[in-house]
Amino acid sequence: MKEIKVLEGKVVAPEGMKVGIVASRFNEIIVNKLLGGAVDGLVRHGVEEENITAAWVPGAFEIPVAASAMAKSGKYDAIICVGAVIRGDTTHYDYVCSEVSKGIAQVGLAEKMPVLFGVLTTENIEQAIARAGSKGGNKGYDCALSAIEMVNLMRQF
Ligand SMILES: Nc1c(NC[C@H](O)[C@H](O)[C@H](O)CO)[nH]c(=O)[nH]c1=O
Ligand SMILES: CC(=O)[C@@H](O)COP(=O)(O)O
Repeated sequence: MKEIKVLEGKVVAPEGMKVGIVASRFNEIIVNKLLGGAVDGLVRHGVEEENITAAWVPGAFEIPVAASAMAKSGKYDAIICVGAVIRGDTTHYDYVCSEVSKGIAQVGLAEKMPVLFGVLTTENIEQAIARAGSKGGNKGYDCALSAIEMVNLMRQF
């Protein structure tokens, strides 16, 4: 059988890789852990600390507009979005989650660059804690590695 060409991105940051992070302040105790995980993942895999810029927004609903502005600036190779949306007593959760996920995806498509979805959408605080640096891992760290992989992959197209 003929050998096919396979493209994939290595999880080693290219020289000078610049990353923007948008973090939402709602549930800050959780999001701080996600932000720390993202920075840790980036630095451990070769991104220089001076090449990482974080921006805080009030809540997850504001992430897409900030991610869009960061992406349009042309200053970054990838954008990582971190937040924590935890269900309350009303349907507000559903609307926030829906618009945040769609909004973040649209930024990546519009700007043709990696925009990572690191927003926790959980039923309760326990689920969020588990995914912000305890038994469920750290979604911010995971997004950091995916950002590096995607930057390397997209440079091959
Ligand atoms: N309930 C949560 C929110 N709600 C706030 C919205 O994200 C937004 O800031 C507000 O509606 C004003 O536009 N945000 C979170 O990040 N997490 C939540 O659990
Ligand atoms: C995700 C939310 O917006 C939610 O935490 C708001 O809480 P509630 O639905 O009780 O107003």
